[in-house]
Amino acid sequence: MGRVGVLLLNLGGPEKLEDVRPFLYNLFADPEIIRLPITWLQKPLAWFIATTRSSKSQENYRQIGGGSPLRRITEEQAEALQTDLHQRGQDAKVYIGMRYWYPFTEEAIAAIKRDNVEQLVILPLYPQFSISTSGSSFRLLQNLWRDYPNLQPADHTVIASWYKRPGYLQAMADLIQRELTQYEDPDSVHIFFSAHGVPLSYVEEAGDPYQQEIEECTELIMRTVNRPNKYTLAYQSRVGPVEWLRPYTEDAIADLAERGIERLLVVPISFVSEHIETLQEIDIEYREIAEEAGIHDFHRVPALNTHPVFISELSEIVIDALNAPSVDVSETLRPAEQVKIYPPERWEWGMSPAAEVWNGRLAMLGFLALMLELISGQGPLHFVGLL
Ligand SMILES: C=CC1=C(C)c2cc3[nH]c(cc4nc(cc5[nH]c(cc1n2)c(C)c5CCC(=O)O)C(CCC(=O)O)=C4C)c(C)c3C=C
Ligand SMILES: [Fe+2]
Ligand SMILES: [Fe+2]
Repeated sequence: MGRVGVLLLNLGGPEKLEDVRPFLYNLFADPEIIRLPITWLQKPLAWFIATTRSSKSQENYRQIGGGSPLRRITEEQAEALQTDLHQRGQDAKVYIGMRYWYPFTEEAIAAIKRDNVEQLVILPLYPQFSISTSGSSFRLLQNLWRDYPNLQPADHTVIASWYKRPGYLQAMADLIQRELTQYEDPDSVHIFFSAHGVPLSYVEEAGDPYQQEIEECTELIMRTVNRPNKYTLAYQSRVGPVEWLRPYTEDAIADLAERGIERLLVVPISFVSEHIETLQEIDIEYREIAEEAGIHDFHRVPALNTHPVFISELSEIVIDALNAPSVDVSETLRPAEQVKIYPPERWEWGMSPAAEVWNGRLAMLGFLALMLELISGQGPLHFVGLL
């Protein structure tokens, strides 16, 4: 048997303030994040949103020290996993492939080829599957291997999601228990699960299993915690004008405050590392909202990072995958034409005269709006909240 490799997939984050704009460009140029009716407008619009959003986003990164800690933490996780696998007699090499920043997935695939990896386990660092996260990375691999078939390891297998794994649930429960024991009256603490949101259409139109997996995951964690505490699930980090999964975190906080709840323990659940949404959005923005609403006691559990129970579960996921039949990336994805994300079907590119006319009008409208915004700094795109 040839060399064994593990490819950890993650989002990536800007390491310096100068990286923010090109990072945002990569993100918004991804059709799994925003899908436009007019394909050729994807890149100009990505450039436009990235350019106009970057100062706001930079300010957030400035508040957490000028960059994302994601690369450092992911490297620590990769090293801990590799050591743990070696201790179990599994001589695997662990690679990191980020979707929107360094080290890019393409670099990882090149290194995997160079090292002659023959058996590859593809493990996203997202516990739950979403079209916009793991799905986007799988799509990238599928396209890469379609264009360069010789880069594909002979034997490779994909893990779509792993939120039901006992070690993951145990590690999450452990983090919650540890925080709860700091309170005099732990049972009075309201546990607040905050998941990263996605647009509602992902779930309702494209069939993203994300919401179902998040809901089941919170129930499983609460069962593992095995305490009588009340809990809530809400969705954070909404961007853009469309409707996202509800309830929104800020609304749920206001609701709880109104009901007289004074102690909140926030648990971020869609991501396993500290990142801008925990360090800035929860710790700074949501804390402020909570305190203004009268919740004087606002705590957050840390992210898993290199929690030993979590890392050892990752090893078990890898070992189980090596001993099971392979799963190809294509099996975790719907065919591209079936994924309807943005916008509703009637706007799709088509050969009908009506569609052509509308595409032309939309393009002109979009271009005009863009010019207006660029000249005035204010306009419809500000109005709908995209910027
Ligand atoms: C499971 C986690 C995540 C989902 C689902 C997700 C969907 C999603 N995100 C955006 C837009 C942005 N995301 C940004 C940063 C970001 N997103 C996640 C995770 C999920 N995103 C993480 C961990 C990070 C931060 C990485 C870091 O630097 O620490 C950003 C940039 C930051 C900002 O300007 O606010 C944007 C924009 C969409 C549109 C989306 C679903 C369609
Ligand atoms: Fe995001
Ligand atoms: Fe955010």
